[in-house]
Amino acid sequence: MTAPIPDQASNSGPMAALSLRGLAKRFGGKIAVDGISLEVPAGSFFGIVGPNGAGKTTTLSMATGLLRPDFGTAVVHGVDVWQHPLQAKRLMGILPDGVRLFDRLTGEQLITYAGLLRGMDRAVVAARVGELLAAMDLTEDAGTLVVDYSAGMTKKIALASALIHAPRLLVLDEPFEAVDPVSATNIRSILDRYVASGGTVIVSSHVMDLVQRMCDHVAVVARGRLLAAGTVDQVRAGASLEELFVQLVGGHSHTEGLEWLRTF
Ligand SMILES: Nc1ncnc2c1ncn2[C@@H]1O[C@H](COP(=O)(O)OP(=O)(O)OP(=O)(O)O)[C@@H](O)[C@H]1O
Repeated sequence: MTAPIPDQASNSGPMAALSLRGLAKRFGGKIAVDGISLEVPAGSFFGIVGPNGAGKTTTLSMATGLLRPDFGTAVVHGVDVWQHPLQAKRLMGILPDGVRLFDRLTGEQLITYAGLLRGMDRAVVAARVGELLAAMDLTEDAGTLVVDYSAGMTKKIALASALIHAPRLLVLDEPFEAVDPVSATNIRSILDRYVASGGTVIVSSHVMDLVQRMCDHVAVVARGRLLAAGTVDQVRAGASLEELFVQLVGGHSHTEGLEWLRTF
């Protein structure tokens, strides 16, 4: 059953899973996000790339209801995130950057908690928890406290917690960071199947090659602004995404100096 949509955004495309309009955020004197507008088509695998400090996490936090924007709107499948946060959050699964989890729970308890928090039926939660633990290759560690997990295991358990309620939109900040290649391949195939069945994935990443192979759409962000967005092929226009990225963002070389580093 689909929840009634309380607020159809008049200016977002009918197929937009996420529509950002003029999002802006300042921290003291620092403008972190400087008016970002972006359409993420439903059913797309959308990469957001940009250098360190570009404003990716700040943008995604505002888009998912974690950080209130100074200006602008974020609309998820027609629901305004800041006017109707509960309805909007029901549609989303979020893997935030620097996840702070209830790490005194075991992995199994944490995913279960995420499902129950979403108001899901206990039996459905139990069935999905087992499947998610297996998919993330964490069955053997199901009873270990999350505080004792490695960085990659923590990332995977957080991702499982974001998937349990089968959201329409997944927003994943650096989902592959610290994750081993076998687990990354598993996660990728889960996400590919999810997109093939109509879900939308937004990932932020620094790994251009991964984004080029995995995503069908991409946005390049730098200094709080959107520099390019579209299908990966449109944006890279025959070059590699990495070349295009360096060209757009500016490939500064600061390797002069540091002579002392060769004096050991
Ligand atoms: N809570 C905060 N207080 C002050 N400044 C902040 C805060 N959060 C982010 N910033 C600043 O805003 C800018 C954008 O940060 P953000 O974390 O959004 O970048 P990012 O693109 O996600 O970077 P990275 O790829 O390194 O994770 C940076 O200059 C950062 O220092």
